[in-house]
Amino acid sequence: MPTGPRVIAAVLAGGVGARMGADTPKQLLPLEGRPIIEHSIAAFEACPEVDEIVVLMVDAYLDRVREIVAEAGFAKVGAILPGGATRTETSYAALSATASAADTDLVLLHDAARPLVRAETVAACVSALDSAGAVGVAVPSADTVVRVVPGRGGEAIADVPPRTELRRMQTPQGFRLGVVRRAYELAMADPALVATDDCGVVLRYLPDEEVRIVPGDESNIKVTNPGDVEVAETLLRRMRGRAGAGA
Ligand SMILES: Nc1ccn([C@@H]2O[C@H](COP(=O)(O)OP(=O)(O)OP(=O)(O)O)[C@@H](O)[C@H]2O)c(=O)n1
Ligand SMILES: C[C@](O)(CO)[C@H](O)COP(=O)(O)O
Repeated sequence: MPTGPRVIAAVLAGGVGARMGADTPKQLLPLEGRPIIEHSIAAFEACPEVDEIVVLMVDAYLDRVREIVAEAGFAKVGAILPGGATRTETSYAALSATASAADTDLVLLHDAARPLVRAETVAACVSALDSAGAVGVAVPSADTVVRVVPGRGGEAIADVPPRTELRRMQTPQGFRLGVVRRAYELAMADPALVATDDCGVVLRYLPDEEVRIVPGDESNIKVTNPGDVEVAETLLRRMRGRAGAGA
């Protein structure tokens, strides 16, 4: 029987959460009684499109993640590995962990700090990878976004890009493995590498590769600053309320 490509989700949790300023990395903070990272892993565990999950965690907390995975009974988690010093290095470590997969298989790179990702969004990413080598989840910007430069008395506006052309990137960001492997090979050899997301790495190092946008949703927030856990709890309750009303 013909089978499709294998889909591997990588949950990136190698960050220390400096902006959150908590005693532990923010992905271990409780969100309605369960660690944020548990929600993020659970989202992929529940997706029928996903075959396997790899978790990349801050070295000192690997045992804590092993406990979380064992207690939750996540059957798809195949590896729990140390992250890197930057998000980009953690993404690269995730790709190294998929070495036995084929170039035609798919990888979804997801921030552990986005615990509210919906199953529909994951499914849309996987589906877009039927006809694209790289896809990123994004939402329109409600605000006008400007580019700034140093001015005489502080920052000054250099440019106001048309808002209709702007999107705010979220995760997951999904790739055919052959595409993202090639991009990262070039990126990691570049001493001037600066990246804030994985689609940006593909766009920069493989400029001929179209990076497709998949519509995300506003509730897929990245827990980043103090107060964001409370916002995520409110959104989670609202999402559950909607799901309950639709049931
Ligand atoms: N070295 C790193 C840095 C970040 N991340 C992950 O990338 C996601 C988005 O990064 P961010 O929100 O910046 O997390 P932190 O780096 O932990 O936050 P901060 O910048 O405030 O320290 C998070 O799930 C984070 O754990 C990672 O896997 N490895
Ligand atoms: C990948 C990302 O979540 C897309 O918005 C974001 O760029 C991560 O940035 P961070 O500085 O690591 O939070």
